[in-house]
Amino acid sequence: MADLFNRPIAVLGAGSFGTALAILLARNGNQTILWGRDSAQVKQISLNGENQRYLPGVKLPEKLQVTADFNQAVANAFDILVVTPSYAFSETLQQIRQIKQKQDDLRIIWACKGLEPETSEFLDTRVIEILGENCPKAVLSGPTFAKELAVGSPTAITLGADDGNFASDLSQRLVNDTFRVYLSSDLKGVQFGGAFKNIVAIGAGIADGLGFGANARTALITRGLAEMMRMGEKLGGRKETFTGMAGLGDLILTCTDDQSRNRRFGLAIGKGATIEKAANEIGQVVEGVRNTKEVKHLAEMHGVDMPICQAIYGILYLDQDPKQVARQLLTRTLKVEGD
Ligand SMILES: NC(=O)C1=CN([C@@H]2O[C@H](COP(=O)(O)OP(=O)(O)OC[C@H]3O[C@@H](n4cnc5c(N)ncnc54)[C@H](OP(=O)(O)O)[C@@H]3O)[C@@H](O)[C@H]2O)C=CC1
Ligand SMILES: O=C(CO)COP(=O)(O)O
Repeated sequence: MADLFNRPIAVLGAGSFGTALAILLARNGNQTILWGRDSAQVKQISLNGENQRYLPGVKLPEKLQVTADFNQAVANAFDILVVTPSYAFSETLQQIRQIKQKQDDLRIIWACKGLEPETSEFLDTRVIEILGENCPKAVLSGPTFAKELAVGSPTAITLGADDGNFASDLSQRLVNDTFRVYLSSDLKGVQFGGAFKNIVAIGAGIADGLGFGANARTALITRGLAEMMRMGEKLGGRKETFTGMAGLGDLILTCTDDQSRNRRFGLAIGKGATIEKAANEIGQVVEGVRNTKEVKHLAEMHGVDMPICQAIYGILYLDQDPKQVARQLLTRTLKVEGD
């Protein structure tokens, strides 16, 4: 165990969640290095012992190293945790590959919630394409607001992994008496849950922004879960994943709590803001905007009915009126529950 904790883990992406996970890992005794792309910001983080832009009010453990030097972060890392927005995942893997060309002991974990833009590929597919079949892969997903995690509020998450040793090592690195992981081998389900819940959170925000009540929000969560399962199982995901932390757990969290940026983005749209204004006001990544396009593409490819995704797509990409879209959703042909 001491050996594992002395083997460096690099966290790539010094936004809210990368910083929170790096804090957790360093507090747990892992030799941790956090990389951010903006050298001025990294300098500030080092000087203040705090990421004031993305995680104000939380002090970094002294042992947590912070750098803007990608090579320094990656070259000696035994495990690499990528926490950039999903759209930057592939370019980050390409950069890793340039540095780790000759090493076959590379292990990759990511906490990004999304798919590859344009192609809608799963991120584990991108790992295989860029780093090869043999690279052990893991993904973290579930109801985890960065700030609550960073201050040590009780939190549970799903850790999906395709390699038993890697899953075991990561569990040891991550867990403590306030942070718990549930293990899964269902990488596809864990990833799909994380991407799709962002879309429903935008929908719940729009509904609340329009002044609808708890009934509408709850209907969206419930039918959002049905839609997640319909598409997710088609993609190879398992039912228990979608009723677990990375599915229902994250749906409830982000559809009901205003810490969610996807929900807040939806709230602003529901109140009449333009997409640009809503996104600018958040000032952090709102993955659901891209996820809506990515998942709509998947639905079309696989011929799966996804009315909530379609509705959000209409609002975000076709300039449809949110109230009209809600009416269309409600007046669709009646269905049998479970279909
Ligand atoms: N925040 C949360 O509570 C949670 C977030 N997640 C997921 O984690 C991922 C990261 O989100 P989060 O940390 O919240 O996002 P933030 O918006 O808080 O931070 C994004 C970070 O990524 C950096 N970044 C942006 N583009 C690139 C790039 N091309 N290459 C390298 N770094 C880049 C930004 O740098 P810069 O400042 O220079 O723009 C910033 O440091 C998302 O997929 C999100 O869904 C998952 C669970 C919880
Ligand atoms: O995924 C999250 C919590 O689990 C964070 O949600 P937002 O990206 O909507 O803020």
